[in-house]
Amino acid sequence: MKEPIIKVSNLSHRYNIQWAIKDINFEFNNKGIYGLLGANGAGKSTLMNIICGVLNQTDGDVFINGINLRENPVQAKKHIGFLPQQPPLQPELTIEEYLTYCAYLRLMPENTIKQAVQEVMEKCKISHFAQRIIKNLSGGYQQRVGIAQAIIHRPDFIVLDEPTNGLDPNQILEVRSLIKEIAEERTVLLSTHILQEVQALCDDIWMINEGQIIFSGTLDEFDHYAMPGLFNATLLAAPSPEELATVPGVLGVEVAGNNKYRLQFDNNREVLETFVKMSIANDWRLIEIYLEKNSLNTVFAELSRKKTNQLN
Ligand SMILES: Nc1ncnc2c1ncn2[C@@H]1O[C@H](COP(=O)(O)OP(=O)(O)OP(=O)(O)O)[C@@H](O)[C@H]1O
Repeated sequence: MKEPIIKVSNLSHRYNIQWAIKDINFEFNNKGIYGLLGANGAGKSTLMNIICGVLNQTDGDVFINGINLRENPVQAKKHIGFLPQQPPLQPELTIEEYLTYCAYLRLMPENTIKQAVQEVMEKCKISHFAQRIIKNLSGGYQQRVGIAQAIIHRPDFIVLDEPTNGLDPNQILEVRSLIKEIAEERTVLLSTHILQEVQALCDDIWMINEGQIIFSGTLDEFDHYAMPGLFNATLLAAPSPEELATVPGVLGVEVAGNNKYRLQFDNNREVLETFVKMSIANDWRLIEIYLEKNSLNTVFAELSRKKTNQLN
């Protein structure tokens, strides 16, 4: 039977007396992007550092393609690429020099290095800057170099810790599209505290709060599990709120003033279509409708509450 690409079992870590993560279990078997979502201080970096063999856990095990990371770190690390929160760049080197240096650090056979460096620069679209000194690159390009060093040795599992942190909106879009490309052939674990980032990139989500996983599932399951959805509608000839509440799937109606209504629904987006059809049929004069995104803090509060209820 094929081993999972990564398996984490009963993983816990303590700094001094404080537990940063507690009894974490999961495994990934497929290619694609897995999102680890958590607020600042939730334990993401601790978990990622352990998974990549940068930090030794207090308890539990990490297996990469069936290899125990603690017992066999050199073998296991051949399968892992890591971009930490602070990319480990050498600012005085050119891109080509730096990636060559990384390939040596990764113990790649010498006769394969030149080609691997060229290939990874092409993949990350930095070949035209091969001779540029890294410190003179923009933040977005530096992050591409960070991703290039993570995949130079062709690992099948990549860990990216907050890869779009500190980038401007255009750079964020470019780096996200590069991450999507590299995940076509590999398994990527991406940590972020930005809900929209997992929504834009990830197929599956793990949410971590105070060192514990409080949700795991697909993006769709997350949308349904997290909490009721909200949408806003502006109706110039609205019926009574009681009548709006009878639209199938609508759970509650709040009158927001200025012909605006805030409606709670069961997270099935067909409600929006039904609502638009009914407003046309009944001439409610709908001029605006949009989904309201839950803030990460609201989602965390709700998920933590659900988790506590399950435990009690
Ligand atoms: N070296 C350390 N010594 C002591 N405590 C630490 C250390 N590193 C992290 N912590 C604590 O462990 C907890 C988890 O931190 P961690 O950095 O893993 O969270 P995070 O989710 O990555 O947050 P951020 O996004 O802010 O980096 C926090 O309470 C943090 O203060």
